[in-house]
Formats: sequence, C-alpha cells, structure tokens
Amino acid sequence: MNIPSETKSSIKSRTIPKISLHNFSERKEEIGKQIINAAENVGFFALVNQESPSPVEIEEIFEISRKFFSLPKEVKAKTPLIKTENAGWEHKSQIRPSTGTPDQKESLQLQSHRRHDYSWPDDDALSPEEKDKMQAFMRSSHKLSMEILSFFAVALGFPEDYFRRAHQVDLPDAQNTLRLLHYHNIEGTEYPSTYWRAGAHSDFDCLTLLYQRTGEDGLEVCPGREAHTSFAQGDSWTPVEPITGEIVCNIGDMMMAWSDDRFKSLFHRVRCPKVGENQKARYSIAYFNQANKNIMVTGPKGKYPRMTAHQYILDAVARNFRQLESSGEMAKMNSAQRAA
Ligand SMILES: O=C(O)CCC(=O)C(=O)O
Ligand SMILES: [Fe+2]
Repeated sequence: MNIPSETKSSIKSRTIPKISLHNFSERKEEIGKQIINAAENVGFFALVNQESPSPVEIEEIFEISRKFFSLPKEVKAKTPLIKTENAGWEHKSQIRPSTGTPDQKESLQLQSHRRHDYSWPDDDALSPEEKDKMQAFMRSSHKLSMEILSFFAVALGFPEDYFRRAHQVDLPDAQNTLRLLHYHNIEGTEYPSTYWRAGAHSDFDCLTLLYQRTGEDGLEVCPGREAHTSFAQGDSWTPVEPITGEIVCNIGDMMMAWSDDRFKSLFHRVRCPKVGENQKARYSIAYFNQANKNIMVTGPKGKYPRMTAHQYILDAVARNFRQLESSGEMAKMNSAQRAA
C-alpha cells in the first residue's frame, strides 16, 4: 500500500469519465483533449456514441462468444493457449501475482495475422462466417484504437501516425490480440476471498478496449499508480458500470512506460460475486493493442531504457513471475508462522 493516506480520499472520489464520440470528425479537438485528460488523470475512460463498432456489431460478437464457450471442453481444447504467443483457449489457468489463485474464467485469444494457422479454432468450433465477423470486429476495434492512439502520439510530441505505424496487425510480428472472456455462472457457490474472476492486475499493452454487457458487473479499478514498474495497490476500488455498447478504455503498462509514466495504467480486477449477489455468468471482450515485436518503446524524455516491444513484454512477464514467486514465498512464510 504505497498510497499515502492523505491522498486516498481524493482518489476515492474519482469517477470513470464518459467521452462521447458523436460527430467525431467535427469534434476531434475537443474529444482529443478529453481523452488526454482522462489518460493523464484517471487511466480509464468510457467511450460512448461511437459509430463503429456499433452496439449491434458488439452484441453479435457476444453471441458468437457465448456459442463458442458453450461447446464441450474437448472441442475448445483443440486450440490450447500458446502462452508465448498469447493465442488460443485457456480454462482457469491464469494466475495473477496479486492473488496466487487461478482466475475463475475461460478465455479465447485471437490474432488477426494468424487467422489461417493452428491458433484459431476449427470450422466446427467457429464457422467461417463467424470467423469473418470476428475479424471484421477486430478491424473496427483496431481502427478506433488507432484514432485514440493518434491523440496520444500528438500529446507526446510524436507524429500523428506514430502509434499507427507501431501497431500493424497484418505483419508477422504483430502482437495485437482479441480476447473473449467468460466468467462462469457460479450461482449458489461461496468462494473463499482469495478467489477472483480476474485477480488485480495491470495490462501489459498500450491501450485496451473492453466491451461489457449491461447487468454483468464486477469490474473495479484502483486509481493512484505512479510508476509502471510498481506493484503498489491502494485499497480504494471504483466499480466500472457495464453498459452494452459502451467501450471502456484503459492505458496499459507499455503506454505508461512509453509516455515516461505520464499516462496511467491502473490496476483492475473482476470480483467473484458472493451468494446473494449476481452470480450469473459474465461475458466480456477485450481488444489489446500491443506494439509489434520489432518496434522500439522509447519515451520522449527517455525515463526508461529503450527496448523492443517484444523485450518489453518478456520483461513484464518476468516481473510478474518474480512477483508471483516472492508472494508465494510470503504465503509460505505466513503459514509457517501461523503453524509455529
Ligand atoms: O473482464 C473484464 O472486465 C476484465 C478483463 C481484463 O482485465 C483482462 O483480461 O485483462
Ligand atoms: Fe486487464
């Protein structure tokens, strides 16, 4: 808990700004200012009234997601998660350093440039039409992401298309990923407090677009992170209201580093609801913008060493792993002390 107590009360009152994209081309300057303000001061914001992806398109993708996750395990397991590639299906396998327990969820990760390789499900799991819809959705999420990243580029003193050139999803070294998430219906089950649908974490990427559905709540964010390398978490969590059609955006660690810690990457988590709360299934969809492997991550002020986006992700994974190991050690020490 590295947040001084005197700042906690002001942090607590923070809300997630809603930014309307209505009449985007005429209102670009105003929208850009709102986005940069949110990126600097909050780290999370919700986009509303966007032209694309439309609420209808988003709902269609949720429908395909629900259908995929309802398939038998053996079918989904034909495309197992390739951890080093961030592609494929996993089930209750992701352990966050903050919890030490597996997230209570399953997810499928897809990358545009791999559409025709072994990492995408077979036609019996996702039909060719469904795959086309998925890819079109990735394209519209990408287009919107690049509009947002162009505001970041200008604010940091880079050319407007700087981040667009850094995220080229058709190249073989692309790292952008669409993740379909399914948190199971757990009605009537009381999980211990150490279990989370998604344990507290920050994203490794530059920018995440998150789609949620009205009523399927649980996402919470923790404001107040000062350096992208820290694991510090405060104890004041703000719920993010899920609304179908809105797009929750958050800054990831790679952008926090790239902006010399100016844009904030916040810890966030998804609660495991208790008996008496809404324990029905939650579905969400995340589009992660991660610069291509060969792109150099280098902030305008050079606060952090220059490195490729590939190395950046490898280091972030290693940092997570070290933290997981040391928190495992802490847990062992705690239980040894309790036993003594
Ligand atoms: O499902 C959610 O709302 C959050 C998912 C998330 O944070 C992630 O996959 O990184
Ligand atoms: Fe996340």
